[in-house]
Amino acid sequence: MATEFTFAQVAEHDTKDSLFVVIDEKVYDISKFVDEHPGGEEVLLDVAGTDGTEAFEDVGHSDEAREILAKYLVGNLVRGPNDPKPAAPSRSANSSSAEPSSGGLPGIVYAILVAGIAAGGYYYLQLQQQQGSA
Ligand code: HEM
Repeated sequence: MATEFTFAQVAEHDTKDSLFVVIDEKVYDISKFVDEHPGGEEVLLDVAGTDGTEAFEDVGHSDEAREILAKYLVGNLVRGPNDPKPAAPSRSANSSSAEPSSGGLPGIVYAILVAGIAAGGYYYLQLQQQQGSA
């Protein structure tokens, strides 16, 4: 079984000597990579012990960068109820996630809306008829 880390555990590794970062819900120990990073050590220290998904994706890292990253995988992140929400899924993660078909609304909300509009329309017609016959 893969090792699991909580955010609190990841946050303990926020120094150059022990530098963990979360990317796409996975935990990486990039301590040995800090000095080699073409983008410099400063940006890595900025995200040390935190979720660096957005920072990593914003740069548009190459596939090679992702391969390097894979070498430093140490486990999966487990989020507690009080932990921050995951960052927006990266392009590597969202390729298979289907959008809901009803324009972003969950099906049940959509169904209730449609039923409500239909009932309202029906009620309105009844009212018109009553007024017409009075
Ligand atoms: C966490 C693991 C990371 C790995 C393994 C990694 C790896 C790499 C690699 C291999 C490059 C060379 C260009 C490329 O192949 O895309 C690169 C460039 C760069 N990285 Fe990262 N990176 C990481 C995190 C970050 C983070 C969190 C930032 C934050 C902003 C960042 C900022 C940059 C920048 C600005 C460059 C461009 C440097 C230049 O071309 O002058 N990197 N990175």
